[in-house]
Amino acid sequence: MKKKLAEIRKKIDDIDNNILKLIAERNSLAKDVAEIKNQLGIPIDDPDREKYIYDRIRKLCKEHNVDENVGIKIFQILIEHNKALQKKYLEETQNKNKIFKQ
Ligand SMILES: O=C(O)C(=O)C[C@]1(C(=O)O)C=C[C@@H](O)C=C1
Repeated sequence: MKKKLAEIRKKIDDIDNNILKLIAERNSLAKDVAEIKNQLGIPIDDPDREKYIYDRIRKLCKEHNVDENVGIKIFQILIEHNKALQKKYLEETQNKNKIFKQ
């Protein structure tokens, strides 16, 4: 029984590694998106895109038998974090430019 529990926990740890890698990969795209939006002069927040993502997540949750509320909560955290990273990146680059122009 204990051996079986250890095996299952190993599987969970491996899955957690993969989830973390994917979160890091998603986060790493924040700079590129922020850069493009800055050059296009469009806001970081895009409610239409967020609606599209949440609708898609709801559909995927149904397909994979995942509780919709859980799926939405996870993606709310990821999207809010992505927006925070974009804002931080733009603030930092704008501060660097200010120093550079002095
Ligand atoms: O797709 C974009 O425009 C993004 O900036 C990425 C993202 C996301 O994290 O998925 C973040 C903020 C926007 O409001 C919408 C989506």
